[in-house]
Formats: sequence, C-alpha cells, structure tokens
Amino acid sequence: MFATSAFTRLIEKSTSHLNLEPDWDSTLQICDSIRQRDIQAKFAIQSLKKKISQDNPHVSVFALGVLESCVKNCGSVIHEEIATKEFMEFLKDQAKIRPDPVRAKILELVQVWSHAFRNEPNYKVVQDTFHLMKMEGYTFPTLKEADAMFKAESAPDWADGECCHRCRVTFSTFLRKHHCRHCGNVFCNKCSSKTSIIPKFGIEKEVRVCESCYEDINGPSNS
Ligand SMILES: O=P(O)(O)O[C@@H]1[C@H](O)[C@H](OP(=O)(O)O)[C@@H](O)[C@H](O)[C@H]1O
Ligand SMILES: [Zn+2]
Ligand SMILES: [Zn+2]
Repeated sequence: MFATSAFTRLIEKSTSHLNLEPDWDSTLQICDSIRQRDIQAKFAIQSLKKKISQDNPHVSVFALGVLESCVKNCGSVIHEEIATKEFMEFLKDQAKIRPDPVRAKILELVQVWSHAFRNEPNYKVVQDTFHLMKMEGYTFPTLKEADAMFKAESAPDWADGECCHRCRVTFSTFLRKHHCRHCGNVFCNKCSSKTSIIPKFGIEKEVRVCESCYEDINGPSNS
C-alpha cells in the first residue's frame, strides 16, 4: 500500500522550485496512486492546494501542472473534488491575487475544464466560474487543439479480480496480479507484459498495458 508519506514526498518532488521542467515521473506516480485508491482524492487536492497557494510562483505553477495531469488521468474521483464551489472559489481568489504565470495557468485550466465538462451537469460550477471570470474581464488564452480533445476522458477505474481477465489463470503469492492502464482490467504478468504511452489519457510515459490494449493503441504488433 502506498503510504501518505510516500505520496507527500512525491508532491514535494513534483512541485519543487528547484525543478527546471515538469517532473513527469513523479506526476504519473501521483496519478497512479490516486487511481489505485492508495491515496484519497480529497487528500491529494488538499496537498496540491497548499502548494498552489505558496508564494513561490514556480511551486504554484508546478502544482497546477500536477493538478492538470490528475484531472486528465484520474477520472471522476478527482473531477468531483475540483468541480466544487469551494475549489472553484479558491482558484478564482488565487487568479485575483497572483500575477502571471500563476494567473495565466489558472485561466488556462478553468477554460479547459469548462470545455471538457460542458456536457456534465454535475460539474456545472466549473462553467459558471469560467463565464463569471470572463465577465470580470479576465482574458483567456485560445483553447489549444489538444486541450479541446480532452473530453474529461480518463483511464477507467481499475477492476479487481482473482484471475487473469485474458487467460483466466488464478492469482497467487507467486502469480501476482497487474493492471492494464488503458482498460483497467486485471491480468497476469504474461498477458500484460507490454508497455505503451496512452496519449488520449495524457499519459506520456510507457505504462503497463494488456495484449489487446497494446494492439488497440499501437496497431497489430508484427511480433
Ligand atoms: O505486486 P503486488 O504486491 O500484488 O501489487 C500489485 C502491483 O502494485 C500492481 O502494479 P502493476 O500493475 O504496475 O504491476 C497493481 O496493478 C496490483 O493491483 C497490485 O496488487
Ligand atoms: Zn493472463
Ligand atoms: Zn487493457
């Protein structure tokens, strides 16, 4: 199980003002631990809020970047935490008092999420916030094509099971279970030994996928 101390270390590492660029490895480990339910989404958002509100703009922008990846990768558990009056108020307040690049990043995220959740009535507060901020005179950047593609689509929740979803072998102490990051099903190592990036989930790093998902993403392997 993933201890909160390990998670806090990942938050520190991925939002350190010493980073010269986003720490994708730590960011994806953060997403995995939220998706695996090793970490409560509420705790993750609280940790990121603290970093976003830190005075150092580098820390704030890196924290907003980690938040962006969580929203893209962790699905409804995270969406439910950010699409709230409290969190949207928090971002609006930060946008009011913080100069660029912090303000610019917040505007970019509020706009992308408003677009991504445009058909989600439960997350209406995000759109309301976007429209309110537009009326308050904030100028939003043009929505990037890739972001317009982002339809709050994220990896499915991980299924559990006592046998491999593909070959039905039963798991044991010596035959461990594994999850495919694309379909979320549980597999033995033999049926999920391949790795792949998953652009549509914003996963830029090679992660474990099952045989059929590998073909879905990369086309039939010639091997
Ligand atoms: O090895 P274990 O101690 O059984 O733990 C398993 C690994 O963490 C797997 O990670 P992986 O998918 O990256 O292999 C994860 O998918 C399973 O749910 C866990 O049970
Ligand atoms: Zn198998
Ligand atoms: Zn799969």
